[in-house]
Amino acid sequence: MAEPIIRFDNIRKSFGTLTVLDGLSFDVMPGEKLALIGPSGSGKTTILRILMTLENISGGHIEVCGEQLYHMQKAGREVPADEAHLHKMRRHIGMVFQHFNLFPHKCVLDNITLAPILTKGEPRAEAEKRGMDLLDMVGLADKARAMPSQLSGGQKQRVAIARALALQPRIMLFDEVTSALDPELVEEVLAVMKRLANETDMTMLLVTHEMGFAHEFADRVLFFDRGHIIEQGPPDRIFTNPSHERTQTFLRKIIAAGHRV
Ligand SMILES: Nc1ncnc2c1ncn2[C@@H]1O[C@H](COP(=O)(O)OP(=O)(O)OP(=O)(O)O)[C@@H](O)[C@H]1O
Repeated sequence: MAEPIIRFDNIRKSFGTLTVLDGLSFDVMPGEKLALIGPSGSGKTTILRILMTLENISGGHIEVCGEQLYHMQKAGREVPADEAHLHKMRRHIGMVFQHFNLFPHKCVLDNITLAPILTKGEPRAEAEKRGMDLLDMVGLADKARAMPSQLSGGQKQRVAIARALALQPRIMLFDEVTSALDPELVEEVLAVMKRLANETDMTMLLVTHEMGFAHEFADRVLFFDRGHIIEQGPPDRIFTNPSHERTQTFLRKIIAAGHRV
């Protein structure tokens, strides 16, 4: 039996007096495609940001790729991770955000190759070759020398996905990647993510309000409310036959608002 690639063990997270996660535990297996769904404010984004070390934790342990994320061993004792350890661990994970945050003064290909060249010391030719392969994969090979301002929102988000993939992470995190896009541009971004999900063995965690997409994309859906996993299971069961009353209410509201699940 394979070991989990991500393990949340009794994670607590507070912002001042607000406790967002209060003893959260769950595992993710290598290659799994997980959708995190739930009402606004239930802690989904916080979970991804904690994994990306953009937020610290208030308690508990997280294991990523067999190593502690926020702790390390020193002289046989467990101590908080230092910056060098966090830096090493971050390489396992890529993240795509709601806002693409491309470098406006760099062309598309330079946006993709900058991190591999600067943070991993990759030769430019190698980084550019993989950058072009990634642009091909997201359907933007003809935009390599375009500037971000010349792209649509959907194209920018596809570049952001290629940029995150350029560091060859084992885990990809997607946080509401289509919610800042005009509706007609959503599908092209979802198609790229679907392709990644189908054609790679990468572990992927998706936070989304697009239930129809979560249904198609995920192997397992986790329904959160107020920082707790209320229920989890295969998308067919969660979306068509949820067992918990809070999940039922949540999905009823989504359907009543005219969205598909
Ligand atoms: N930096 C912060 N400082 C203070 N409170 C925060 C911070 N980040 C998040 N929170 C609070 O933590 C709670 C959980 O937020 P989070 O963004 O993780 O929820 P979410 O489930 O992703 O919501 P949404 O679906 O609206 O994105 C919310 O009450 C939010 O206001």
